[in-house]
Amino acid sequence: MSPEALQRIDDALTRPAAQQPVWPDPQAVAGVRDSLLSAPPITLPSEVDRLRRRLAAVARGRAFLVQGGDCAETFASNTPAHLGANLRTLLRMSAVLGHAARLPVVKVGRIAGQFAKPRSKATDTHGLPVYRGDIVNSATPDPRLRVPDPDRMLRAYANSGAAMRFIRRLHRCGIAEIFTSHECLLLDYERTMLRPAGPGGRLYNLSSHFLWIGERTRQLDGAHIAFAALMANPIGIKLGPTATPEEVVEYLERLDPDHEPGRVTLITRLGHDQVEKVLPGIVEKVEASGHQVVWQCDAMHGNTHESTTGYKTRHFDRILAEVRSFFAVHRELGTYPGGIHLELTGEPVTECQGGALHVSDHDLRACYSTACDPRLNHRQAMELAVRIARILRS
Ligand SMILES: O=C[C@H](O)[C@H](O)COP(=O)(O)O
Ligand SMILES: C=C(OP(=O)(O)O)C(=O)O
Ligand SMILES: [Mn+2]
Repeated sequence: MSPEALQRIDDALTRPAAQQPVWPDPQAVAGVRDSLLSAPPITLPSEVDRLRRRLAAVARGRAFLVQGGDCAETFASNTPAHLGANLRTLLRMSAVLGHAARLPVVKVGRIAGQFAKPRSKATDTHGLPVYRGDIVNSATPDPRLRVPDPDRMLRAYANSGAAMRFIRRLHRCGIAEIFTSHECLLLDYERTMLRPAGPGGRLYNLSSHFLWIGERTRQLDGAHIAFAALMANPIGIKLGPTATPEEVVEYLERLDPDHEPGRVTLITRLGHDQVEKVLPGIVEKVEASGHQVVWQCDAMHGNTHESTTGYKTRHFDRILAEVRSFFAVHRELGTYPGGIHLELTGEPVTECQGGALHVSDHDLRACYSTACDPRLNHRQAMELAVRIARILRS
């Protein structure tokens, strides 16, 4: 890598970075980073470029984006059965939605690298340091296993590569074109996957195809936004209800200086009762700025609550309500609602309430296995797809 590129990376990473673990042994982290810097990356620049073209089509209203998967992948669940089940659900939803929209569907999994989690609190209910994803520490409530362990970055890399090989096999069999994505959160890992490519030597983050900046790390002058600005990959930004139109346009000035259609996906996750209040102002200001973004609705993260039985959950009706309001606002303003972003699994979990099987507060305990946030199960995801298909047709 050129000295200029290294300097630009260092400049970005000297900014304040939220949600990073405090590693007990900085030298061990440096050792892991060196190993990863010389390792073959997970994805290829040509694949990232293909996704850039696909997302440009979404931004122009010529394709629809379906993104979904686990909230948090785990090493233990990185099995053909689990990966296959999640991909099957994603593909079936995409088939329903593509048919309804009469458009090609760009399919992106939260997969092959979704191992880092931002958290609301530093400690959990046992008073232990919180679980931050398998790439950092263990979900097991044992103080020793909650200490951030840099070797986990090597395991995350190996697991991502294995999942990527599994996905590529589907691609080679001609079953489907599926892209990967995860939150660009753990900077000690993400920085090691930057590789210069192409005539201009642009930096590709080859830990994945698509990366997004989360709600808790989107500080305008923070390290995550500056780091994302260096990457050639398409970038998502999660926008919660406190996002202001001015702030959003400032993200676009920094992340999309060349006005590349689809370079940025604005992933609104506002909460079912906030969309009509917050989204119109953002859409109007972004449209006036001339940046051609992908508008995507994350119908999960603004709709989380605790059940009377003590489980973190989301109700199907609120998830659907957020999607409905998202489509309604875009229709009203004449902009294109480009896609959806969901936490889901093909496994028969009971983590979200409602749906045709009426999962209740008391049903949640039957099969609640998520490592972080509640996911739609296969039936709930398909039911949601059918309901969204009706909106697309109307
Ligand atoms: O996936 C998103 C966040 O990591 C998650 O919602 C935070 O969860 P917490 O509020 O339980 O920390
Ligand atoms: C952390 C996540 O979401 P958000 O940043 O929108 O809260 C997520 O997508 O799992
Ligand atoms: Mn989540």
